[in-house]
Amino acid sequence: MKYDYDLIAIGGGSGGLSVVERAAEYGKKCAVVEAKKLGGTCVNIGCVPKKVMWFGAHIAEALRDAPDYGFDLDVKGFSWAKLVEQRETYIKNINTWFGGYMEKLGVDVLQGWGRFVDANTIEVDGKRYTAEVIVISPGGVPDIPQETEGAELGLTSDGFFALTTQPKKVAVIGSGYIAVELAGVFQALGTDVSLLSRKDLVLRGFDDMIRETLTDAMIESGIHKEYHFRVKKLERVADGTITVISEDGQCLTGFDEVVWAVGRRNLLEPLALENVGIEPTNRGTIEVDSCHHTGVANIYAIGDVTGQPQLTPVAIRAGRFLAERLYNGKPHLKLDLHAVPTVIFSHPPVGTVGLAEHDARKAYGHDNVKVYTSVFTPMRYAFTQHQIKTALKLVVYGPEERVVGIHIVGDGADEMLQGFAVAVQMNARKSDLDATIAIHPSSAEELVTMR
Ligand SMILES: Cc1cc2nc3c(=O)[nH]c(=O)nc-3n(C[C@H](O)[C@H](O)[C@H](O)COP(=O)(O)OP(=O)(O)OC[C@H]3O[C@@H](n4cnc5c(N)ncnc54)[C@H](O)[C@@H]3O)c2cc1C
Ligand SMILES: NC(=O)c1ccc[n+]([C@@H]2O[C@H](COP(=O)([O-])OP(=O)(O)OC[C@H]3O[C@@H](n4cnc5c(N)ncnc54)[C@H](O)[C@@H]3O)[C@@H](O)[C@H]2O)c1
Repeated sequence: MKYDYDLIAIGGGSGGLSVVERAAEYGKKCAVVEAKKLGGTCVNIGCVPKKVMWFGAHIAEALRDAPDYGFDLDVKGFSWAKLVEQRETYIKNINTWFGGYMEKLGVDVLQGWGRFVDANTIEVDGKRYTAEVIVISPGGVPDIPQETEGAELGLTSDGFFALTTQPKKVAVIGSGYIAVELAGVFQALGTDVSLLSRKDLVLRGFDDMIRETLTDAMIESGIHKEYHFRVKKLERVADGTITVISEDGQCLTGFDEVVWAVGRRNLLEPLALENVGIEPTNRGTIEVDSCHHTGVANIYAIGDVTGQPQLTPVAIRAGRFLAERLYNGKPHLKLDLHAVPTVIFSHPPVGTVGLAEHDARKAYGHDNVKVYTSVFTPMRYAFTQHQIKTALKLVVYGPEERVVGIHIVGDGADEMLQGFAVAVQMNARKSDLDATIAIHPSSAEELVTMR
C-alpha cells in the first residue's frame, strides 16, 4: 500500500468515529486521531452527560409533584456529587466500549493532536502517518467573549460538567440551546438561577410560539430572567462570590458560579490547515460541497466544523454517507438538511422540525402559509400545584397544506418529535396527519386532530 492508511479521521467524536467505523466495515484500513477522549463532545461533555443531568432534573420535578398524586415522601436530600459520579462512571464505560470497538474493527486510535504536514501526511505527537483520504472532524470548544473584563471567572459548559458540588446561586449567560438546558437543570435541582440574555425571549431564530412559551415556563419555574442584559464585567468580590455588571450599570451579586453559554468556535488552530491550503471562512468553518469535499483533492470535512447544524446525528450521517460514497459505490447519498429535527432538553422540552412560521412566510409568501396551533395544560398537571403548558404548532403551505414545520413545547416533546419528523421528511399533507387515528389520552394526539 502506498500509504499507511486508506483513511485517517482527525477527531474521534460523532463525525470522525462514524466515518472510520463505516469505512472499516468496508475493509479499509483506518485510523482516528483523538487528542482527548473517544466519543468527542457528545459523549464526554455534551449530549450524554447533559441528558443524564436532565433525567436527574426530571426526577426532581416528579418528586415535586408526587404529593399531589398521593405520595407521602420523606426525601432526605439530593447529592449532586453522587449524580456526577454515576454519570462519569457511565461515560467512562462508553469510552472504554469505543476503544474496544475500534480495536475490533481494526481501526488504530492515534492519541494526540493531529496536524497536517501535507495533504496526505498527519503528524501526531511527533510521529508521521500517511493516508489516501483524510477527514477533518475536530468539532469545537465553547466560546468566551475575551473582550469582557473578568470573563475568565465564568465557566463554560465544559466547566459545568466538571462541577462536583452544586452551586447555590448561578448566573447563566446566553439564551441558546446550552443556556436554556443548563439553566433548567440547575433550577430543577434546587440552584437559584438567573438567566442573562441580550434579548427578551430565549432561543433566537426558533418559532415565536416556542420562544414565548418556553420563556414564560422558565420564569414560572422560578428562573430570574434578566432581559436586555449585556455583560460588561465579571468581578470576584471579598466574600468569594462573583458579581456581574451590565453595560448599563446593573449589578447582579452573590453568584457562586457564572456560566457562559454564548456559542462555540471550531478547533482549527492545531490542524495547521495552512500546510494544505485550506482557508477557513470568516465564521471559522471549513467550507465543503454537497459531498463534504474541501476542495483539496483527498481531504474532506464533516461535523460541527463545516457550519452545518451542530448536532450529533448530522455529524454521524455525514460520516456514514462519506464512507458510502467513497467505498460502497453510492455517490448519490448526500446529506438532506431540509427537515432536521432537533430537541432542546429544556424544562419543558422543545421539539422542532422544518420551518418556523416566520421563515415559512418568508419562503412561500405570507398568504400561502397557514398555521394551526393548540395550547393546553396536559392531563399530567390536571390537579398538581405546578402546571406546565404544552403548545403545538403546525405550519402548512399551499392549497394541499403540505406540512413544512412542526413545533412542540411541552412534556414529551423530546420523544414525540421523531415520528412527526418522518412525516415532514416525506412531505406529508395536513390531511395525512388528520387521516391518522389519534392515540388517546396523549398530548401528541393534538397534532392529528387540529382544526
Ligand atoms: C453541552 C452540549 C450539549 C449538546 N447536546 C446535544 C444534544 O443533545 N443533541 C445533539 O444532537 N447534539 C448536541 N450537542 C452537539 C454535539 O455534541 C455536536 O454537534 C457533535 O459532537 C459534533 O460532532 P463532531 O464530530 O463534529 O465533533 P466532536 O464531537 O466535538 O468531536 C471532535 C473531537 O476531535 C478532537 N480533536 C479536535 N481537534 C483535534 C486534533 N487536531 N487532533 C486530534 N483530535 C482533535 C476533540 O478532542 C473531539 O474529541 C451538544 C453540544 C454541547 C457542547
Ligand atoms: N439539544 C441539543 O441538540 C443541543 C444542546 C446543546 C448544544 N447543541 C448544539 O451546540 C450549539 C452551541 O450551543 P450554544 O447554546 O452555545 O450556542 P447557540 O448558538 O445555540 O446560542 C448562543 C446564544 O448566545 C447568545 N450570545 C452570544 N454572545 C453573547 C454574549 N456576549 N452575551 C450574551 N449572549 C450572547 C446568542 O445570541 C445565542 O442566542 C447549538 O447551536 C447546538 O447546535 C445542541
